[in-house]
Amino acid sequence: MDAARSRQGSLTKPPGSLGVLEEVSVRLAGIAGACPPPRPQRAVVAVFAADHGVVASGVTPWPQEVTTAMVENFRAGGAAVNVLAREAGADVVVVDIGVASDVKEDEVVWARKVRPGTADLSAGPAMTRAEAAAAVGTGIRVADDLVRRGYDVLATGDMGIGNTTASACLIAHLTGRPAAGITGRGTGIDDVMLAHKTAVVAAAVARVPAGADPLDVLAEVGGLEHAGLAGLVLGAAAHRVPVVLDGVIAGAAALVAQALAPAAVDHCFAGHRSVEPGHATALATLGLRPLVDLDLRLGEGSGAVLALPLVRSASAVLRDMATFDSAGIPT
Ligand SMILES: O=C(O)c1ccc[n+]([C@@H]2O[C@H](COP(=O)([O-])O)[C@@H](O)[C@H]2O)c1
Ligand SMILES: Cc1cc2nc[nH]c2cc1C
Repeated sequence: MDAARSRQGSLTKPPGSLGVLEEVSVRLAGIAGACPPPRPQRAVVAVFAADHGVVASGVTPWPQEVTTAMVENFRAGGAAVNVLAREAGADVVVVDIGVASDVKEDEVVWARKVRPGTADLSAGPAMTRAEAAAAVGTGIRVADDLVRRGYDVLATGDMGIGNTTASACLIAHLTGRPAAGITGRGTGIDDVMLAHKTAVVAAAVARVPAGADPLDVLAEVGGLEHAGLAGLVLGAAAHRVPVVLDGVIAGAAALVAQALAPAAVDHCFAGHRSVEPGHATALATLGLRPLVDLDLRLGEGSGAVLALPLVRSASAVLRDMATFDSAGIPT
């Protein structure tokens, strides 16, 4: 990172004039342990899909079946993340880590179900500690598989009706903030449903002792996609491969990864800032600055994929710009 900072200072531009792109390039050098770092060229967005028992308690206007239907939309290439990934030159892989229905496996959709959806976190633990640990392990192995296939930058994605409720629980617990400032409208809910959702989050978080082990927090109030995404971050970090995080679900998962292994977050970039209020709080605790801020609240990995060209550009600047010396420009 020192070498990258020093190289940035020698490039043909006023020092610091490329702003956050310079910071991104320095962090890429740190992740790779090399200056200049390898280009983050072969990108994939890993969309972790799972269902949530808490949907039964009335926290989202959408039926659970939409999770499965969207997995089929991802497979067919018709979802927003497919379109945006094509624009960014990224592949899409969908990981069924906990969809409630049976999902067919092919080269796009990977069958990695830990259990068919969580239990209702408003009534008791969402899953067992063993299931949470298994889902984190699944995410680590997905990162291993993707890196082995030659991907050198991973973007996170998610699909799961109800998952903004579990995200709010994880963020409220892991940042110590009250549910009211963290819980948001998810896919779009009215004030009455938001008040109920906030009460569900507050009551669930209150069951979990402060300072609880991160796997116990995941088991009590998390989702299978959160566990898988936390594992993806850990696995990518172990391979020194950068991860571009999507919105509030990824932010919640990254907090779990941070609680398990703080240095893992050094390998992450915040692709964007979601409208969901807990996301800004999560990013502050992660110490990550979002690269784009476009009022997105879709998930799927849309905001992460949109940020990929910025991460690649930061890398290209550090590698390819002329220096004052090489260009013969007086300083
Ligand atoms: O990524 C985000 O910040 C985000 C914000 C709001 C909604 N979502 C997506 O919407 C779904 C969850 O919304 P909800 O209202 O059912 O909890 C899930 O599939 C997420 O991918 C995602
Ligand atoms: C249609 C739809 C698409 C989504 N993509 C991510 N979350 C979603 C939620 C809904 C409802």
